[in-house]
Amino acid sequence: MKQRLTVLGSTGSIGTNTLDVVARHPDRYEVFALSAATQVDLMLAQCAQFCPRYAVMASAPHARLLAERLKQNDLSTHVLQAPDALETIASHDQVDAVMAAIVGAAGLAPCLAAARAGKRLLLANKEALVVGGAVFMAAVRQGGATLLPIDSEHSAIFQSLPEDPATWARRVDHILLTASGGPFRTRDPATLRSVTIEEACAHPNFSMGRKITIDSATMMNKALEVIEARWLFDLAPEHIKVVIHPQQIIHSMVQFKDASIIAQLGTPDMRVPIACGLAWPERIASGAPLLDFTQLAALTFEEADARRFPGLHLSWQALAAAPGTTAVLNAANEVAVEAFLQQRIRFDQIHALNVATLAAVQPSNPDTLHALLALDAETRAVAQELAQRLN
Ligand SMILES: NC(=O)C1=CN([C@@H]2O[C@H](COP(=O)(O)OP(=O)(O)OC[C@H]3O[C@@H](n4cnc5c(N)ncnc54)[C@H](OP(=O)(O)O)[C@@H]3O)[C@@H](O)[C@H]2O)C=CC1
Ligand SMILES: CC(=O)[C@@H](O)[C@H](O)COP(=O)(O)O
Ligand SMILES: [Mn+2]
Repeated sequence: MKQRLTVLGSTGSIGTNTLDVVARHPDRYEVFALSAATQVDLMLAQCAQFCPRYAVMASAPHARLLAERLKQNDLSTHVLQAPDALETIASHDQVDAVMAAIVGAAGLAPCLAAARAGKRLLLANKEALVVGGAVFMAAVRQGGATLLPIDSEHSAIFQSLPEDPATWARRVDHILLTASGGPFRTRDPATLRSVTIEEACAHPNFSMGRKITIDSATMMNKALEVIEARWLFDLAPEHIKVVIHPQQIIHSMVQFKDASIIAQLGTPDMRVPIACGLAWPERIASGAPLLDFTQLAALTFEEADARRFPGLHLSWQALAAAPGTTAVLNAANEVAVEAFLQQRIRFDQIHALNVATLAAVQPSNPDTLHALLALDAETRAVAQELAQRLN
């Protein structure tokens, strides 16, 4: 029987890569629902190609426009509106698997809905786990969901770990997340205050959405990934390490107690972890080019420079602080990245704003979705105000 799929964030970088893989396997997958925020034309094209039962848009004007365009094109997809409809399509009885590819904390509620409904949950939306933490993992357990990582580093760790999680604690010493170092790996840190949006958006290996691309440039992406790994693999923070590997051929590694290391390699192409998550434990064609070892000049590694990337260590600090601190860090960073993209703060002020917001908001153990969203909203308000004062 075909797997019926909901793709949350279908018009984004992960969403379009997911549909690229799905289109290669019409015998295995059927699209049940898609969701997007603003890109009506692309959503219309996706509805024409995949004929989903539902398409969810984030706002009423975008939903109205899509409904009109679908009607003009004689397409029968029903249009619904977020936020409630996101939870509906993530937890619907007729859905088997949910690709969570919305960017930011906006994806948390539908992730929890999918988890509670026991779906196969393909998680690209790392912010949802960074915000949700223990609440998210409890929902996965209680709902009996299957949580599969899509983030390339976490997919690599997942593929490198022993099959039985009960054996991880006694066999694994630590994991090593690889990092590209972004576009500023070799730039003089003293010049980071004058970085332009264009420079920050020039990721060396991946074409991704703007938010994660800026996070890669500050290495906040790796900070979020440390927190994501803590929850996905139930690891103590001190057992999660980061190493810069500019070529991004090794996608991450597991260091075992006997000094043996298992790594996952491949061309840097998100269709690989997406295909892995979609088909696991089977393997299906992803469309990614094969790695040609004879064409690789070198695989190099270096330590992350704390002066250039001060944000990286906020992950371990937030994990050691009061529960909810990672949600504060995430909200602060979402506000800071948006403020940089709107040219309201400088690139080097992203870190300054994150630190100032962490100091200003004291979380009190948010243990429900409602409490997490309230903390997220409170932090955003504080961060917005602090951002104004930076200039
Ligand atoms: N891109 C990549 O290669 C990787 C991404 N990830 C993670 O995957 C997630 C998605 O990243 P990426 O695909 O790059 O992001 P994009 O910005 O490319 O896509 C985001 C998607 O979410 C939709 N969206 C944006 N805001 C909202 C909102 N408030 N409510 C509902 N939908 C919304 C967008 O709609 P629209 O475009 O119509 O406005 C789009 O479909 C992120 O969490 C990222 O960290 C992880 C590893 C790699
Ligand atoms: C493809 C992926 O998973 C991204 O998270 C990407 O790896 C960004 O890498 P860096 O943050 O290391 O630049
Ligand atoms: Mn990643």
